[in-house]
Amino acid sequence: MADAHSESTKPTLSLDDLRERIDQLDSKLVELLNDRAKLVVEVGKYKRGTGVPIYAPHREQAVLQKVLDASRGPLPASAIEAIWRELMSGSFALELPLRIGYLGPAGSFSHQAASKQFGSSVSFEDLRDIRAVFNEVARGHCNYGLVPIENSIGGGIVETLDAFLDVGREIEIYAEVQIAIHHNLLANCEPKDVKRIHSKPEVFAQCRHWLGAQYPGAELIAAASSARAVQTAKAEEMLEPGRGSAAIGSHLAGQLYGVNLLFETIEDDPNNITRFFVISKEAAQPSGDDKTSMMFTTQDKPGALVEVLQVYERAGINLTHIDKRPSGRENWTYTFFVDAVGHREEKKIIDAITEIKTHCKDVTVLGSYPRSKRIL
Ligand SMILES: O=C(O)C(=O)C[C@]1(C(=O)O)C=C[C@@H](O)C=C1
Repeated sequence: MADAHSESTKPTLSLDDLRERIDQLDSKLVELLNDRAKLVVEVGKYKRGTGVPIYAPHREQAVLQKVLDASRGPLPASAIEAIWRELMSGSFALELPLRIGYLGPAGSFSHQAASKQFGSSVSFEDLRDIRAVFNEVARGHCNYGLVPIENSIGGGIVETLDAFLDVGREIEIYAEVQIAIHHNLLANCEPKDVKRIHSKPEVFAQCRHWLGAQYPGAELIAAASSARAVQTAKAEEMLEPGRGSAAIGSHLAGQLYGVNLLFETIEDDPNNITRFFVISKEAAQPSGDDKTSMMFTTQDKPGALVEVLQVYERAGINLTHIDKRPSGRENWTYTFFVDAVGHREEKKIIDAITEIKTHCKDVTVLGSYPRSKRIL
């Protein structure tokens, strides 16, 4: 790919000529985009007429892969992907406006994941807790919901697993989204004046070394969410200038609440990723590279879990995630959550589930969905 920053070749056209060429291409581009949009309007009529779900993650993966394969640069793949995600977000507005629920307040990492996945042409609803995201999707108030399931450093998200235990039978996992989590120090005072830092305790733990080196004497104050912490830091500095209030949160929270970015990517491990599920009342179609999530409660006998795991082993099914929670029915009985590679319409998954049922008190398939290939 040509190096866009290479100085060795001088531009062949004047600046005015270059801009005129850009204007001409923009006119063609907007015409092409609207030609695409006219086809999307037809897809919308088809979908509304037949009840086919509006959001099609398997198709989005295929569209993204095609355009990335077709691109010869110099535009980076990340820019192509961001443009097409926003294009497909525009398609929702043409087909059927979508409402997406997430764990608020606005500026949370769930909000960031929802914005990256669904773009800016959908409406978002910030909800007070993870259970509310499940409830709003189950009662049809939100078309889709975004819930965190696992962080690469902190592990499984207990509230989400427990919500699946309670209402997992009414909800389908529809897509998987991974986002890189970067922490930032935000404040409306000078860096040297920071004395109090608000955030979630888990966030402080993820930035421990950086905080120890940069702000060993600062008071660390626990907040319910990092977005709430940014709101508090802003309010404190407004009420009492010079108090030195800061927060650790997302870029988005800083922009939304008008708090300046002092330092970015302050986490100790830059490879910090959170996996989210998009939940829905509809089932997702196979994409050719899918995962199936299920939960099961084993029988109360020695080796019950081993028997289940051996079913996957014999079938050659790869498990990418396993977690457990107390079943909520009887003390010391557990419900296990697994993500298996394959779609529930594939024969080997159907056969494995049939056999697993003979070893368990109950088995619930929580959904099959395209395996997320990119970290947003
Ligand atoms: O192909 C579809 O099903 C569409 O609705 C079109 C489209 C797109 O713009 O390409 C838009 C939204 C879907 O999630 C997937 C693709």
